[in-house]
Amino acid sequence: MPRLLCQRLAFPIPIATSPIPFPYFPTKSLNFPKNPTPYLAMANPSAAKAPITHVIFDMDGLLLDTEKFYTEVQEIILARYNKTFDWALKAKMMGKKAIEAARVFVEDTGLSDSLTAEDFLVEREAMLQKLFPTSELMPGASRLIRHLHAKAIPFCLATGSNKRHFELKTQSHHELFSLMHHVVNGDDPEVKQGKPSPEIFLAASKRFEGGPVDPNKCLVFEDAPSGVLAAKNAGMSVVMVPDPRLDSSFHDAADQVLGSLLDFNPSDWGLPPFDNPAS
Ligand SMILES: O=P(O)(O)OC[C@H](O)CO
Ligand SMILES: [Mg+2]
Repeated sequence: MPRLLCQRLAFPIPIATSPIPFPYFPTKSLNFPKNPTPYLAMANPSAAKAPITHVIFDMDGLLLDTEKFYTEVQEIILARYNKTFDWALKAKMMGKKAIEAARVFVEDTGLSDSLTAEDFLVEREAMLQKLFPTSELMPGASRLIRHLHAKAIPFCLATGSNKRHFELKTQSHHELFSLMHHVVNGDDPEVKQGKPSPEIFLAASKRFEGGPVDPNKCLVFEDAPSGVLAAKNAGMSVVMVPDPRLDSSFHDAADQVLGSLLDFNPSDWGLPPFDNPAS
């Protein structure tokens, strides 16, 4: 398996050459449904990787530095119950639709007798609404989006965030996010189940011009384990840009792992190179 030396992480990162066996179930419990519906990949897993023609971006933690807001608010709520928040719980919640993440939160913290998932969402909402408008871009996000736009590579957004939260988080970045061909939110009617279900990425692939796009030709960018699994379950390739505090065992399912979008080399995926790679 070729190994890409990744500058920032300063250790070799394998690029998966052989497809992950499908249906793919995580090696670690990611709070998968009790009797998981096998998410059979839509693409033939043995097919040679087609060149990438379309890109699908995740948003929270990948394009916007917003996961820290969820952590901050959840720590405040847990402190009321003399409990602490940790990255094992964070790994299970991130990327999910709000109500699905809330269920994980109250169950895993043992609070379900004193706090319902719905009440948890109400409690955190006011605090999040103050924080979301201050959302900043992750390093490399603007450069990559503008590069793909300049080279006429179709790209879109598929985020677990609902439409209201999306608007709050992007209100200072309208011009950049307006470059997206389309946006699929976590509360989209076509998205019945959140990541790691492939639904949101399959819905996103359908809404491109001439869609649905062959999943083999789609490259997903994600930060969360659930998002990486969702991309693989959709039969797509996925570049993971994880928070350094996330346990590295959650990197296994990704086709490539980077320390930052600044480390992404479009040529690795047959996409047009940056005009000025050092920028
Ligand atoms: O943009 P996503 O899919 O990472 O959504 C994030 C969730 O709403 C919070 O983890
Ligand atoms: Mg994310």
